Amino acid sequence: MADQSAQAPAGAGEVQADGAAPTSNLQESSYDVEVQLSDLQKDKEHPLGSATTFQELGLPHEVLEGLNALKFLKPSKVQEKALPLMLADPPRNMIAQSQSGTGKTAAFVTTVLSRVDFSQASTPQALLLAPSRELARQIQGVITTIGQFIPNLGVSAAIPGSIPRGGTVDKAIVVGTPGTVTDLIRRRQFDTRGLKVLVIDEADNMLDQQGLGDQCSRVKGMLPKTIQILLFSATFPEKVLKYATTFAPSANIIKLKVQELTVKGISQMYMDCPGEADKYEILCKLYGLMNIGSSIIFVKTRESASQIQQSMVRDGHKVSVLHGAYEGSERDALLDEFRTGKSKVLITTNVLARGIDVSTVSMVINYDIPMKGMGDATHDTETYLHRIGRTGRFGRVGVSITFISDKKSFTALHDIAKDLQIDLVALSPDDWDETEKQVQRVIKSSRAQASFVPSAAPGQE
Ligand SMILES: Nc1ncnc2c1ncn2[C@@H]1O[C@H](COP(=O)(O)OP(=O)(O)OP(=O)(O)O)[C@@H](O)[C@H]1O
Repeated sequence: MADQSAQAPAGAGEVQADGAAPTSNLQESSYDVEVQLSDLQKDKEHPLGSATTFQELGLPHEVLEGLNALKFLKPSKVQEKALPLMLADPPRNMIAQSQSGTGKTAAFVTTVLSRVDFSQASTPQALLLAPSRELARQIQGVITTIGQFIPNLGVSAAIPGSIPRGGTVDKAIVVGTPGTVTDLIRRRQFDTRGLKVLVIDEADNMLDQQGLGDQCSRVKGMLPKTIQILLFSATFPEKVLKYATTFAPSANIIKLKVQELTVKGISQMYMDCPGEADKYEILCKLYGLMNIGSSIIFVKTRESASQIQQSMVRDGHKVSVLHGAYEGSERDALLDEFRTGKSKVLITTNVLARGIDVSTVSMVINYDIPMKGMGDATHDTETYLHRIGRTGRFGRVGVSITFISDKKSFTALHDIAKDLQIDLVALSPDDWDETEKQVQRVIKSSRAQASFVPSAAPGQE
């Protein structure tokens, strides 16, 4: 059985996508919630636990003020372990693995903010790369929030459409996607000579030769040779980790054991659907549960994402869809609506599988099980972990439900469970009362915790 133990929600909510998006729910912090979180953070073995305070880590006072404003009471384990190593002089490379939702972003953002010399505010000094525009914007938002007390703080987004031809990158910190960053450097719009730190988030995906590996190597080839390289992810398959150690030579390495990969607050369940054709009907039956918090439904292709969304809307449900076929500005608006709770059920593809931090997500549905390789030859354990990690952020609880409908999907889920050394809870499409009860037990407990919150942002509840 998957661990059903309910845990406390986090002490602070997600950070908005950028300065413009009205999405801060930082007021989520409340006395009750903090007390529960601090209980978790006292346990040094817990991924959120630590023995030190941010004050003891020797951070610049403006950065400490920023962390304090976010009500980050104590560092999580990865923050406690990685920060002193990343901030030591002379700078050394870092490869850091930590479970989804455990504060990797704040760890590297704090490092960047501590390393950059803001008296040289128009010289790019730190470059952060992410696999999607959504994640790049989110990281930009975290920098702006933690760095809010730093005079001259400036962050350029290097995502499609953000910097016009002829314009230049003139901020100390640059966050972007590898393709756009490559173009900007090649067109001499981005002078990389002053760069001191390179952060690659979701690094296993970014360095994978099947994925964005070529683009990231090309970017690295255009940067100063002495740059400090920081690689972060919740997953580092052995093969990629080996390559990562050549990409970031002599790095300090923080790695998880297999048994540590899953987040205990996420109740992992599966639904044995009679056949592929029944999945849609079962999804619609689950709709009532999806609205208790917010939910993300992952499907394999953009086409099926749009089709399922249209069918659900026709059937009277309120569901939005986001995938790579949409224009950048539409994507930004769709995600902002989801963050603020204006839309509560989002159908998407793997474009949102990694990194996206929306604290209200209490349910993730794998409508299509994640597969990889030519012709979807094999199960994709890493993508499974990242997808379900969109819920259960920083001590919150959540549910993931993976649909299986045939031998191939059954075998894939079996292999994922074996890789992760976990058992999943079976849900039955024939005993709907019991299914609802099982899911509600978890989701309602997360809602009960959230209802301690006195002043959640409008639409969050
Ligand atoms: N020390 C802290 N105290 C309280 N909340 C924190 C702390 N550090 C981070 N958080 C919050 O925890 C949430 C998850 O953090 P973050 O998005 O950095 O996770 P992550 O490890 O990068 O996850 P993923 O693997 O999904 O990318 C965020 O909403 C963040 O604001």
